[in-house]
Amino acid sequence: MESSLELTTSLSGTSLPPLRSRIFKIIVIGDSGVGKTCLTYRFCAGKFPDKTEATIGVDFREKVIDIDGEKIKVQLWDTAGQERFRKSMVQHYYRNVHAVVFVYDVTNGASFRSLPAWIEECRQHSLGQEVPRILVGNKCDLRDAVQVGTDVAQKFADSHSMPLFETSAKNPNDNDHVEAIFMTVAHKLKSQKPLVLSQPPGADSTVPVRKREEEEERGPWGCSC
Ligand SMILES: Nc1nc2c(ncn2[C@@H]2O[C@H](COP(=O)(O)OP(=O)(O)OP(=O)(O)O)[C@@H](O)[C@H]2O)c(=O)[nH]1
Repeated sequence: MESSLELTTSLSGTSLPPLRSRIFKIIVIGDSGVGKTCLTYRFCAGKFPDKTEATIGVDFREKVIDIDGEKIKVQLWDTAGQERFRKSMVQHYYRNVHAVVFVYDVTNGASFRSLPAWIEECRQHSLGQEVPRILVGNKCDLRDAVQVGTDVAQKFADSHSMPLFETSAKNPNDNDHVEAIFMTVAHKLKSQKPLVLSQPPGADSTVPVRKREEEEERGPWGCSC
C-alpha cells in the first residue's frame, strides 16, 4: 500500500495551502478490521486500497479541501484498532483533536457493541462534548451479512448526540458518500472557527498543529481570524 505521505495532497506541489491555513485534525477510531484505513484512503485517494494490513500505531492521511474559497487541510489520523498496536501512541491521538469519527462494521455486531468503550476512551483522554463526533457504519455493500440494523444504530447515535452515516469504503458508488461524510465534519469545524496554524512545508506532520500556549490562552475553540 502507498504510504500516507504519498497520499498527501499538500505535498503535490500546486495545491500547497497558504502558510496560515487552517488544519483540522480528525481522529478515526473503532475496532480492528472495521475499515478505518479503507475509509480514510477512500477520502484522501478517492479509491479503495488494493490491500491493507493492520495499522500499527497511527497512519496520517491529509487532503486539502476548499470550503467557501478557503483552503483547509483535513488531517485524518487513522488509528490502530488492535490494543497491542495502540498502547504507545494513544496519548498522541487525543492531543489537539478537532473531531472524532467512530467507525463500526455493520456486519460485525461486536464492533458495534464496542462503541461505548471507544467513547469512554475519549472521555478518559479529556475530549470534551464540544468536540464534534460522528458515527459511521461501514461495509454496507455486504447487504446479506448485516448484523447491525439502521434503527439500532440510529438509536445509539441519537443517545450520544451524533449523526449516523452508513456507507461502504469499498463500493465505488459510495465514493461521493465517503467524501460527503468527511466534508460534513470539515464544514462543521469551519463554522466553529477553531484556531489552527499550519506547519511550514516539509515539517513533520506529527508535530502538534496548534501552539499550546495560544490554545491555553484562548481555549480550544479560540479564533485566529
Ligand atoms: N466489503 C467491504 N470490505 C471492507 C470495507 N472496508 C474495509 N473492508 C475490508 O475490511 C478489512 C479491514 O479493513 P481496514 O481498513 O484495514 O480496517 P481497520 O479498521 O483500519 O483495521 P486496523 O488497522 O486493524 O484497526 C480489509 O480486508 C478491507 O478490505 C467495505 O466497505 N466493504
